Amino acid sequence: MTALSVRNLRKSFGALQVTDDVNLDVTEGSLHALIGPNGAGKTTLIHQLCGQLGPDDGTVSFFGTDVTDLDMPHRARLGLARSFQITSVLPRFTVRDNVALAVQARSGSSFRFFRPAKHERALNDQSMAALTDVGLTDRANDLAGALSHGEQRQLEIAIALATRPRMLLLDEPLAGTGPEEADALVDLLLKLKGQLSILLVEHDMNAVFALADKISVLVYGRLIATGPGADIRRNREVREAYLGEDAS
Ligand SMILES: Nc1ncnc2c1ncn2[C@@H]1O[C@H](COP(=O)(O)OP(=O)(O)OP(=O)(O)O)[C@@H](O)[C@H]1O
Repeated sequence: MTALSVRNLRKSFGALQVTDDVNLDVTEGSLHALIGPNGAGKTTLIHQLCGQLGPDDGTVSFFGTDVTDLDMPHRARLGLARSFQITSVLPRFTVRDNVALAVQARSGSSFRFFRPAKHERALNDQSMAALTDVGLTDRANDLAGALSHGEQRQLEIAIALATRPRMLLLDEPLAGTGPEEADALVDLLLKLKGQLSILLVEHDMNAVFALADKISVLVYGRLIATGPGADIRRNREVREAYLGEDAS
């Protein structure tokens, strides 16, 4: 089944066509990478997929439901979760409470009723399950602000997982991480792969080619190729526009 289906999507900022007739299908359970040069429009496309930004034209369907006119909270409730390019954790909250807030948001309770997560067994169990998924259980009681950059990216993924999504939209999860942190995040994504559908925007080509079932290449808002990694490496237009002739 197709998890996410994008048809003839268009978006302009003034005279700049940032999304130019994009068609994209992400197969359920696959990890689909979206790559392209800086300013190609990858983040703008993610914003339109998660509902943060409306397209000028075209449609977005999620597991067969047309979600084009739904806002971000509504899409999140359907199971479409995103993590952010810029770190979005609350540094003065514990790691566990950062996840607990996401669990509470999903269950519909408000901040007014928020109490420390350790007092809420169900909340605690769900939060710890998400932290176990990303390998952060031993940091649960630490302040999120005390985590390394890579651990904060893991926490962001835990926050997204806590909403029990059917699909994750990940915008540059490896940005700013060191080699060991990047390896840990790649291992995490390998573990998640197959459990849910993932659309990954990433500049780290080693990670992209190691992880992706399919890769789509966006250049000046236009998708110039979609296919398995081996096909993308061989694609002449992709090599000229992005990967460079020395890609091997
Ligand atoms: N709100 C906005 N108003 C005007 N122009 C914008 C807006 N958001 C993005 N842009 C422009 O749209 C283009 C695409 O930006 P976008 O951030 O989507 O690219 P990207 O492929 O994600 O880049 P990067 O890889 O550097 O993160 C850029 O030229 C950017 O300056």
